[in-house]
Amino acid sequence: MATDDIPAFIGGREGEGRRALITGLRGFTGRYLAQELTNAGYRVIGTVMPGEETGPDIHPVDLLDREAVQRMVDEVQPDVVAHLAGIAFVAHTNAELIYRVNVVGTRNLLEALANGQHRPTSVLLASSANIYGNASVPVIDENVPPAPANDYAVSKLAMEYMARLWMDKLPITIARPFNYTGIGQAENFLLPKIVSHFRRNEKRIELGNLAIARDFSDVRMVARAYRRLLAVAPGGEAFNVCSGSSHSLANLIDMMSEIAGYHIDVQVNPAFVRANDVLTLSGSNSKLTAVIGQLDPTPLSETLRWMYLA
Ligand SMILES: Nc1nc2c(ncn2[C@@H]2O[C@H](COP(=O)(O)OP(=O)(O)O[C@H]3O[C@H](CO)[C@@H](O)[C@H](O)[C@@H]3O)[C@@H](O)[C@H]2O)c(=O)[nH]1
Repeated sequence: MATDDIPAFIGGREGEGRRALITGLRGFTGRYLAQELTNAGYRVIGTVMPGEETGPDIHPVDLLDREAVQRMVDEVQPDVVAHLAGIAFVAHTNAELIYRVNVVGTRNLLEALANGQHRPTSVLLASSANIYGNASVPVIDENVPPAPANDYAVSKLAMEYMARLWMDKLPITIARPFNYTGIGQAENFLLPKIVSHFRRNEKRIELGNLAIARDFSDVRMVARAYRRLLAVAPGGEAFNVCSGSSHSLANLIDMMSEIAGYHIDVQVNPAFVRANDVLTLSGSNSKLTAVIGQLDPTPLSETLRWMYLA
């Protein structure tokens, strides 16, 4: 996109006077997106799981409780919705819960929104690049056929297909984020685990499959992308959300060694090796940037330094 074509909302206050609902407000991404949307002028209203700490504009609601979801939606009457609540850890061991939360939970939300008096102008669903599985092309764009290789990926693809049934009633955008990281991500994910080992000055780390590569973004870039998608995405489309550059695990360890100033001994612990792993995920963000403008991805080494020094 040429510079003079940059969408007007960039740096703007497009959320002024509008209500944004974030499901999973206190999750890793939810906290960053809340900040991003607040900065753009939205009044941010969020859901948390019952039992979590509440506050003004925070609704404790289990997305599996259909009636509670309807009550929440009727009360909030959101102008835009970012649905982030769900199971995000690919190696989660409870397959039944993965499907219930990611598919049925999403369905409950869409049904409530479609039933509501006030129709949102945009509903963003967080799917996953994991749906592409072990694709045979080096760089994955949105035309690559999905080939999910594990329950998590199947649940996200099922969510996408289910969402299509609601697209005549709601302006739904599917985001397919590739990997991303930042301060606050749980340590069962690869990068926070590596960073925390270096922060603790440990000389040895046990990992699972070492032959992997991922396209990592900074969570703040992902929040920016989601905000812009909420403002301009046409509805009915899926977008990869990624930086466009991929790193092998060896490369990630080298980067962290350089930041921390020492080498770490990497050993394989079979307990961390996944049976149905996706080995390489490297994405094209051309479709995304054509719609929302350039994202100026933060170099991964800067994101890692930010996490290391936190
Ligand atoms: N977590 C973890 N992963 C390891 C380890 N050792 C090797 N890996 C490998 O490192 C890769 C990245 O693992 P995660 O950080 O757990 O992320 P993911 O499985 O790629 O899933 C993330 O990205 C998806 C989008 O591509 C997201 O949809 C998902 O929610 C999550 O954020 C996987 O291939 C995993 O097998 C380890 O000790 N821990």
